[in-house]
Amino acid sequence: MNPAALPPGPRPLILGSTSPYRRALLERLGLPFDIARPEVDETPLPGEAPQALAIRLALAKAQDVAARHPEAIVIGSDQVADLNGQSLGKPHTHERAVAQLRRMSGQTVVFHTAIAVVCQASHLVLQDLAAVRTRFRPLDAAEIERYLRAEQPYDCAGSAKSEGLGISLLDAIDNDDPTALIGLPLIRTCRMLRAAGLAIP
Ligand SMILES: C[n+]1cn([C@@H]2O[C@H](COP(=O)(O)OP(=O)(O)OP(=O)(O)O)[C@@H](O)[C@H]2O)c2nc(N)[nH]c(=O)c21
Repeated sequence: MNPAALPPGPRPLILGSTSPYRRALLERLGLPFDIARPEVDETPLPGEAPQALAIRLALAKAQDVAARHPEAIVIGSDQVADLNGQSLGKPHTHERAVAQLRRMSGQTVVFHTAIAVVCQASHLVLQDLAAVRTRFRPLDAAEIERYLRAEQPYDCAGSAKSEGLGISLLDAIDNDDPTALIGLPLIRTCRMLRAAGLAIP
């Protein structure tokens, strides 16, 4: 069936993400949704700024999943930590997490979380970005080691879980969308899903 010929009504919602944290955040809205894995190369382009990288990848993730589910409303998101213009992603290993936190110690780090909402059948492409400015305390090697051993945030951009023990690494958070730092800005997500035709609440 041509997806454009679907009868009007609520379209299926898909979160195009493997992140368990994004999934848990979206579940807060109480909407039924499915999960699909985006197949996107997350390597930055030469000279690409952190914010531009997050915006590009969020859209690429949503479009990749939307190409396989043209009738659905698809959410894609990407987060990149910005340390003085340098992009920090997920460390994946203890050693890389130590290196990230050493560099972030005493610094201002801006977490850019981009979101894209795409529906091919409705010719809909919406994009937004939440920037969360954080200040990390000066951290010594023993603190970094204790924190990482306790929380193991190796799948988190910037090597910290702000809703957990990671909050103890921070001096300040400046934020207009409180869940953005965890991985999905829900105020913006609600706004975009309403624009896509979903009823929330
Ligand atoms: C700062 N921070 C970042 N993350 C996670 O770090 C990851 C950023 O990485 P990503 O934006 O590339 O997404 P990921 O590859 O995990 O999933 P994708 O959608 O399939 O591409 C996301 O999973 C965020 O949820 C965080 N997760 C938690 N729980 N708490 C945090 O404070 C936090």
